[in-house]
Parts: sequence; C-alpha cells; structure tokens
Amino acid sequence: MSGFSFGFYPSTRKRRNRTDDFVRRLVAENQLSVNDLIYPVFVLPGEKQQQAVSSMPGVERKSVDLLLQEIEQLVSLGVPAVALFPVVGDDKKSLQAEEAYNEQGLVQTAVRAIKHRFPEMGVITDIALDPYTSHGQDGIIDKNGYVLNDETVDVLTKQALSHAAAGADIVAPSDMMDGRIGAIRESLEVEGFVNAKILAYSAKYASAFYGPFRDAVGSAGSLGKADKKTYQMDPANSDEALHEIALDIEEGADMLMVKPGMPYLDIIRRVKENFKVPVFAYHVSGEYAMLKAASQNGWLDEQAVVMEAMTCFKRAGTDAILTYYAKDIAHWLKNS
Ligand SMILES: NCc1[nH]cc(CCC(=O)O)c1CC(=O)O
Ligand SMILES: [Mg+2]
Repeated sequence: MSGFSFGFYPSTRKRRNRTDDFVRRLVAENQLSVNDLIYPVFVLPGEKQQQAVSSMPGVERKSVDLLLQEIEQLVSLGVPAVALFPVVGDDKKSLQAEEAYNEQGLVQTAVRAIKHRFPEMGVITDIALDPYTSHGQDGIIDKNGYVLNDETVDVLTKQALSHAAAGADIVAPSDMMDGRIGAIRESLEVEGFVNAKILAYSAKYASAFYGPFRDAVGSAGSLGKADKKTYQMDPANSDEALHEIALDIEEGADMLMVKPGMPYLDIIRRVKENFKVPVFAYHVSGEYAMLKAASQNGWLDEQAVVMEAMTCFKRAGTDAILTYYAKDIAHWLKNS
C-alpha cells in the first residue's frame, strides 16, 4: 500500500527502473564492449627493450619482440586493434623526415611482424612526421618555423604508402594538414591498396593534454617551448570541427577521430548527429595520467571511474575508443 492517500503522489516513479541490477541492465541505453577498444602502443628499436613512461604509470614502451607477447594477450582478450607509435632515435630525425617512409623503419618492421604472427589483429599506424623531425613538429618547416602544408602532404603520402605496403590495415593521419586525406586516398588507389582504410584525425585540437605522450615518444625535448597552434584546432571551436569532418569525408576518409576525448564529447555528439559515419575518440595521454594519478593516490576508484568514462564516450555517440586503458578494460569486461 502506498503511504499516500491524499490523491497526490508521483504516479510516475522514475526510480522503479533503478531498483535492481537486473532492471538497470535491461533499460541501459548504451553499453561498452571489447569491440569498441583500440590499444595504443609505443614501439622501441632493438630487442628485449622495455621502458616505463614516468608520466604514464602502467604504460611501457617495448621493442617489437616484447610487443608481440603483449599482442598475443590482446588477441586472446578480443581487442580488435592496436595503434602504433614509434620511439625514434635522435640519429634518425631530420629536417625532411626521410625516416618516415623508410621501408626498413621501425613502424614498417613492426607492422610486418605483427601481421605475420597475428593476421587477425587490426593494425593502425600514425601518419604524421613528429617522431621523425629534429624539431618535433608534425611537418616540414620553413625558415621561420612555419609548418608547410603541401610539402608536408607529399611526405605524409609516402609515409602512408610505405605503411600500407608493410601491411597496415588502417593509416591514421594525425597531422591536421589540409588536403592530406584526398592525397593519401588517391595514392593508395593508384598503388592498388584499395582496401587500406583511412582513419582521419579530422578534429584534432592543440591540446595541453598531449604532454605525457610527447614524453613517451621523446618529441617533447625537440619541440621545446613551441606549440602546434598553426595547424591543430583551437579548443574554443566547434563549428570548425564540422567543416573539417565534412572535408575529410569528401576526400575519402573511412572513419573520423576527435581528439582529445573527455573534454570534447560535445564535438563527438555534433559530428555523430550531423554525419552518420563511424566516429572514434582518442582518450589521450593526459586524460590517462589524470585518472591514473588520482587512483594511485586513493582519491578515485580506478575501475569504476574508467568504466564510467568509457560509458560516457558511448553515450556521446563514439563508435570506438583509443585508450591506454584498453587492456585493463578488456580484463575487467571479461571478469564482470
Ligand atoms: N602526431 C602527434 C600525436 N599523435 C598522438 C598524439 C597525442 C596522443 C596522446 O596524448 O595520447 C600526438 C601529440 C601531438 O600532437 O603532439
Ligand atoms: Mg582537415
């Protein structure tokens, strides 16, 4: 019997559907699955090499042999894809970034090794010149340090072709040059890589949340006090992201990336509502570092807060999430 007999009581009780776990599960609108995860990995040259990243506790840079062991675990956990980021020695960096398209380069070698051992693992490679330039910018610079668009696109195209030739499933230009998606798509078609997919970082913002990543790949030192504001987007803008996305779809992108993640969920939502295309999010290094640091201090419950963050990505409309937590999440999903 209801305690209310005055003719006024809430006939609509939204709490009814929250009483028990079973009903909360039945009415849940969004759900994260292992199929939504991409695991980023930092690749070291050499063999049996493993290095921690101090600003990203739990993340290890690894040489290809050790990486293969990790990928074996990821395959058995059901993680669909990895994204490779090379840690290139200073002796291989230059003004023209020639190492970016070296057939025997670190990324090209790693892709061949992974696809040989684990053909079912999706391999995504980063298309940008920052690991290979002596100044740490994503492209070729003029004498004033300005990143030249068209000259850079020529090198990016060679880089993308060399990755596709090595067997990369998805090339992911993260440089924000204009017109690079069209140029890369055309070259891939001409060279016969008709099923090589392009994941375009269309809305990549000039973000301070990339700090720990730049430590991990060692571009922080080369970059010094310089920033990337002449090509990455202003965090103040949102309409501009839609224009960037529209151009990349037009030029032949297969899926689009918004980056960073959590502070940019409004962008994901707008993109998803305006363009019915696959939209991915990059939960970047600084976001990982924040959650990890607070968890290590006992200030946040790590698993709970990471799973909540991932569910929020799904709710915003994200199709896949690139996150340094992907392996942990896959374990948690398996054990839940
Ligand atoms: N092409 C550069 C690149 N590729 C991925 C990240 C950042 C990823 C992260 O912070 O996790 C960056 C950083 C940058 O623009 O300097
Ligand atoms: Mg663009």
